[in-house]
Amino acid sequence: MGDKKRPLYLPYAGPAILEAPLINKGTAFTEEERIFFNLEGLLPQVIETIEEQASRAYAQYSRFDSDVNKHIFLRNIQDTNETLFYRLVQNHITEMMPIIYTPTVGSACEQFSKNYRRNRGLFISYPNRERISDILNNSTRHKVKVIVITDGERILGLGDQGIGGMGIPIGKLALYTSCGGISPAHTLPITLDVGTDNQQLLDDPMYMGWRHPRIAGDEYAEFIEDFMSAVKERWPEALIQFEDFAQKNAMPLLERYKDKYCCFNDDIQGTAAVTVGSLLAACKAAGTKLSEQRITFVGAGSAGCGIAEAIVAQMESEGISESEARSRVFMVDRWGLLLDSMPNLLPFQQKLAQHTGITKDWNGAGENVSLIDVITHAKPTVLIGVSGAPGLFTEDVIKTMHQHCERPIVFPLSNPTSRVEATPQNILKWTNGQALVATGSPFKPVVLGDKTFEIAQCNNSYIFPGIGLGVIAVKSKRVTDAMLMASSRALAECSPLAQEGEGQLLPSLEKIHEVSKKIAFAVAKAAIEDGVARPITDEHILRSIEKSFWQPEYRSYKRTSF
Ligand SMILES: O=C([O-])CC(=O)C(=O)O
Ligand SMILES: [Mg+2]
Repeated sequence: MGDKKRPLYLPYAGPAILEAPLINKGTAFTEEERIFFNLEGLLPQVIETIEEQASRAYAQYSRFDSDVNKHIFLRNIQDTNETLFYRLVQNHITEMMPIIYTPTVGSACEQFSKNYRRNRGLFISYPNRERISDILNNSTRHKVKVIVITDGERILGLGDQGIGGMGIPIGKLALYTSCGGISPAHTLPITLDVGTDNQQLLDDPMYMGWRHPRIAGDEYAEFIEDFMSAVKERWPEALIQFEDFAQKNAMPLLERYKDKYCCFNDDIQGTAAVTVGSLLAACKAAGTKLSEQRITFVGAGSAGCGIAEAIVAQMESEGISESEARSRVFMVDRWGLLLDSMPNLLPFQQKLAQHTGITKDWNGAGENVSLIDVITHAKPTVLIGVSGAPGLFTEDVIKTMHQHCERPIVFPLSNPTSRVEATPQNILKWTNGQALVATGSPFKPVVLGDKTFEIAQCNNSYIFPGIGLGVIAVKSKRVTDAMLMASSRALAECSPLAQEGEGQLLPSLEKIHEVSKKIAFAVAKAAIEDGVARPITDEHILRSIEKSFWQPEYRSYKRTSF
């Protein structure tokens, strides 16, 4: 706390201060500061508060019609005055989150080269692989605590976006700050430019990345290895979040690095944690347990299988055996239900495949067991979509599910909005308002007759800011499964529906600071119990969380003596 009140000593003066987004205050520089730092005449006469600046910026923002233009406008404020950017977002979090993050960030990635304005974060290109350490040293951030990296190969459900993927690390880190209180000075977005296989980008004269097909195999693995060890050397305590890697790389990279570095994969583990948290809340509200549900997934990639494994672990912790837990989970991908007789299953899919024998009474289901066969015969109570394929939850699928289950839980989680498996409006219409729906992208409330249904956003954004805050609070050396499970339970405890029996499944974004701090506390405690952080008292953890929680307020500046 005291830290924020202390002045910051700056070693330089003049216009350079107005060009440094972490330091710039624009018209909020005081008269004394303007004199000391040679800023007189560089700004209009008026001296404004951050609130006055924020209201002007909001009025300007409101004049843009399209979401992408709003995004560009906000990114420009972020690149010129970060404190103002975060104050503005804090004042309008519910309105602006879909603009700086999903779904608009998806369009921002697709149009990245077209809309490019100025530098942010680091691009590490394969042709520069000999100089990774130098590149890290070129960063404008010196005390980095959280890094989000992507190689842009699977951006949301939009596929390979090459370096356009940079929008994602920038957006995720904006949420680390606005939802999890991590100072922007401690965050660094990184894009590994290993080429692109997106022909449209390769053919686009505007494309700003390395114009080359993606490198793969050993070359790719060595490049990532060099990057990881260079980061470790430069910022040994930094948390590294893997984001939007293609399925073929996501799980192998996680397996390779999770016990070696402080890192996690947000799409696999963050999405799993928020989904388990949301399911726990839904079960508690319904007076049931997760281990009593039968769950069908559409999409058996690394994200789907990651959620499924987290569900199995939670079910076991409720007292059922592993095999009983696995028998309750049905993974469906484009070839149908995963069965253990299928050739070519990926290692992480094998453990989640059902015994082929179970379908013998599923009249005529045969080899390729379709989603509707699974719904008809396995009678799931929970349906989760992580397919990236819009429209897979058809009217037939949802209505058949509803025949066997009075209050189906349906989570179409694919992002952005254009990839959703079914809209909340349709799911609620097809179930006469009986389904409990949560989506990956934000949706407006659904009105059906005289009832209004709020739609929870089951997005990893509820989880990763709190994980980062918890990791930083106790300087955790790893992100363990127990820490992730603790984050799910802490989130479920914040559910208004679970707590009060009514209201939203997930807390509103207005409460996100409180939620992130609760998650951070649970994560920090689990880190200590797992032996990956030094033991400190609960009181000390709470103090550490408060102390590291950054607020968008200007600090006073003094000059260092020369
Ligand atoms: O970014 C989001 O909204 C959630 C996410 O990680 C993804 O869809 O890849
Ligand atoms: Mg992602």
